[in-house]
Amino acid sequence: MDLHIQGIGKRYANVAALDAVDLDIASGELVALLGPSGSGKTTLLRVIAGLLHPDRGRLLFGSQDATRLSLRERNVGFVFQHYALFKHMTVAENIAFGLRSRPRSRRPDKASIARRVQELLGLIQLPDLGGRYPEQLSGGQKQRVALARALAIDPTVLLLDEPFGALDAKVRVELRRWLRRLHEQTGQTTLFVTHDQEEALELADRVVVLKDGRIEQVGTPEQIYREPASAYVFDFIGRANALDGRVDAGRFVAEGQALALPAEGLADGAARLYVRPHDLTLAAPGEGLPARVLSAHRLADRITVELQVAGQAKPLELDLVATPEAATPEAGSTVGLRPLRYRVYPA
Ligand SMILES: Nc1ncnc2c1ncn2[C@@H]1O[C@H](COP(=O)(O)OP(=O)(O)OP(=O)(O)O)[C@@H](O)[C@H]1O
Repeated sequence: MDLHIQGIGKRYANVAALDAVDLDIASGELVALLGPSGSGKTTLLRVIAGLLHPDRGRLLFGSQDATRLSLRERNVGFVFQHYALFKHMTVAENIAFGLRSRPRSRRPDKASIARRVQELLGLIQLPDLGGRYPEQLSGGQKQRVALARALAIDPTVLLLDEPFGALDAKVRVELRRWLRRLHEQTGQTTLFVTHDQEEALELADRVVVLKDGRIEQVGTPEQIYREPASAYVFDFIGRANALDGRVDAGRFVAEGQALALPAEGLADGAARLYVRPHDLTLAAPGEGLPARVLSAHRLADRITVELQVAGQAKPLELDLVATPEAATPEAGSTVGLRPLRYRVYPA
């Protein structure tokens, strides 16, 4: 089912947790809501779930105005970071809960519920664990059961609030790949909250970047990573170097430096160039932007070089692939820098 979020606003005292948010989600999409703490991700998810009423705007599920519908009427599936499964119920009973607690007129018969539970246990790859209790499961297994439980009711939309946030890094990576495959199988419209950019970029069809209750950018992971719409998005999405300078007649120049790069479409004035450490390369001696090597560290398969450019407030980082023959630049030496891929934003 399509979801349309139109002009949604929610204030707490003097904080705009959401400020006129517009977003259309197509049926079957897996969308990540990405942003730092306090950017409004959870508030937006709770508004969609019906756990929280917005001050302004409306919400459409397909063509139906859902703004005033209750949680139950919306038929959404919800999984939280710390989703408490019912401890006194088995896995199978937990999964069946949403169907069993329906009013008699809409409740499937016992055999149908049992079939659905078995089908979901298969889907979450725990076909034999229906008889276990939650305390007999690992953290990752519990979250999979929570997901099956949310899916049991055939929700209009599945809402996941940092579902893997409490798990350790390795399990997290496994589970998000698993969730991606599961989504490909079910085609379930899904909204996923995370503050982890890697998780968002790896998992989602589209990523929504939030800042202070507003949408900063919506795009495919590729667009968000390659064409961040603002310095904020660039910075949030990965490691970033910033270089102060100015735009002059369609070129970015670092003041008083040997750097002049195309920056089309930008008005003249103070600007900042952003470049990722692996997109910064060493130029031939005497070429590029001169920088002094502060330090160099080998870490697994890369060498990270810390560099100071004269007149810049902050040092830059450059990543080299640590092949056996790669020379580590010496601290104190001067090198030339050349950004390969970069973005320029008004300062
Ligand atoms: N019940 C509340 N009362 C007052 N302020 C609130 C309440 N809930 C949220 N806020 C504020 O609204 C803003 C958005 O909060 P929200 O929880 O949506 O952010 P978030 O992006 O989900 O953050 P996190 O990643 O930390 O969960 C924050 O400034 C927060 O302090």
